[in-house]
Amino acid sequence: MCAWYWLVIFIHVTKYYNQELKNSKQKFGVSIKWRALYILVWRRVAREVRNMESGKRGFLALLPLLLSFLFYFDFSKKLPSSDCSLLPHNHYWIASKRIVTPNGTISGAVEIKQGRIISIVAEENWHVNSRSTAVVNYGEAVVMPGFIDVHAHLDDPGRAEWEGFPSGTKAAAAGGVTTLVDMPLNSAPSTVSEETLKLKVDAAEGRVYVDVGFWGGLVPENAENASSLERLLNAGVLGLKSFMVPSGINDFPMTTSSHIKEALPTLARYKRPLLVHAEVEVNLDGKLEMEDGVDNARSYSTYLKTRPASMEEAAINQLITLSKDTRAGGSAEGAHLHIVHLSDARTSLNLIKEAKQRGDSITVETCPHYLAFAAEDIPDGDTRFKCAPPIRDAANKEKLWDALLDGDIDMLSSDHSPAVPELKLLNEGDFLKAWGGVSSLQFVLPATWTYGRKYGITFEQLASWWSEKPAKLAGLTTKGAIAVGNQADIVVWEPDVEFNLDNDYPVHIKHPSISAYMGSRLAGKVLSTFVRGNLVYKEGNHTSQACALPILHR
Ligand SMILES: NC(=O)N[C@H]1NC(=O)NC1=O
Ligand SMILES: [Zn+2]
Ligand SMILES: [Zn+2]
Repeated sequence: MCAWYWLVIFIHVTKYYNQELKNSKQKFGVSIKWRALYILVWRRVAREVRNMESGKRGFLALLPLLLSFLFYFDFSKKLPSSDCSLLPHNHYWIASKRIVTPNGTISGAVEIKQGRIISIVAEENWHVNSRSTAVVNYGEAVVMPGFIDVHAHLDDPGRAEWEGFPSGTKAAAAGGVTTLVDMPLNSAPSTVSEETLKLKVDAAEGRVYVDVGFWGGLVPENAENASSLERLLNAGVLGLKSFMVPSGINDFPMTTSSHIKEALPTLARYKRPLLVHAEVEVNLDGKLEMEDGVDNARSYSTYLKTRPASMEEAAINQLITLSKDTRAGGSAEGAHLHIVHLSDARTSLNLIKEAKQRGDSITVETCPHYLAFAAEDIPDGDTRFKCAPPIRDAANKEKLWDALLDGDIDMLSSDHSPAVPELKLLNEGDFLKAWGGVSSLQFVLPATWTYGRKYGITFEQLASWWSEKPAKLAGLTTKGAIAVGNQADIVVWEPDVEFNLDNDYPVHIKHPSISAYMGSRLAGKVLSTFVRGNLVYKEGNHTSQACALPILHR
């Protein structure tokens, strides 16, 4: 009799333990409590039964078995409300008339259990017993895979006054971004070694509202030292990032194309990508002489002249010489080059297209600010728009849209690169001295939608540019699509709802005053954001605990 009880307890507790281990650590904490309670109760029952007359024992022996089955199948459905999710269920359905899946947009429901998507059902085949399983019905709102932003500078640790893991990931959640990949520079120290990656992971632990992966920095020191690069890759960075011009950060020196060439075989062995800030110094032939003296530094066109398209073109020319080796059978097969934040839609883009046609393993991203703004519209002194490479003319912007719609630009990213407002020199408005970087993390979904609507962009395209392709680049095999087996990273949003980004709007990035989007009217309001099944953001509110996770390459 006693053995019966212990066997049942053992099987179910082990099963529960395994399920919970796969889940977030907070739920694991809950399960420890439940496991302890479970064991105590059944020990007590076992003792009582042993003291009973034998006639009653038979029936009572079945009782724990029955209840254990309930535990096994049903108990996990309704966990008590936890601080990790604004929804007190870990088995539920999300229903909507517009669910964006890799097989098109359907009306139906997505079943989520223990943080994973376990089924996707079209409306006509959906027969759920809503008394036993919770249903969250979003009506006409769009249910899409959560955005994956492969290019964000969270500056934590070391410059958390610029941004930080809590503020940056709250902004991400409020904007429908469910995974960020953090850039290796602007935090202090830069993420260029196993040790500095550990500082990042420690700083992120327990402080992130969306999942965060990390790019490591490729700098001359580790480019010339294969074993230190290997240690950084072994420590779990999702890939590397390097600059071909000075980065503006002292402990993140630039790499030349020979550094990159040297690192590619190591990246090939590890099958991880190298992301490159593709601008190189070119001879500006006196173009920089100011016609009207220093006052001109308040004009965006002055800044634009300091970073002409030829800087991007020259860098990309060097890169596509190296990307030849990434082809099938090449010496760096398995490595991949990814050009970040492309601004030049003319020659640079053609060079990338040609390299792709030849079979090189190369991709390119651009950012919403290059698709939303044009250089000639930027007001004098408005350094919120300063970034590198710069925002170019309106005709270039049209070409960027064409390239995105044609698939020549693979994906989008924010390049959220904030600083403290003092460094933006908003009062002086000096474009040459101000910090270069656009703050946009919370607004990338509405910005892409607002400026893309007139080009007829579809929800499927949004999902490809912001989820599917970024997931592939970062090697996130269980993210990036609403598909069975994937983690339940989901954004729910209303495409037709417009809002003013004014001082009353709840902005979560650390310094709203430096964001180029403040003051604009945008369409596309995020209602809910789910990260691995946890409802981390709902209509202006975040969970009380930051239960998302740092992601390391496995
Ligand atoms: N250091 C840094 O974040 N630089 C970024 N800012 C920007 O505008 N372009 C960049 O590469
Ligand atoms: Zn850059
Ligand atoms: Zn950047």
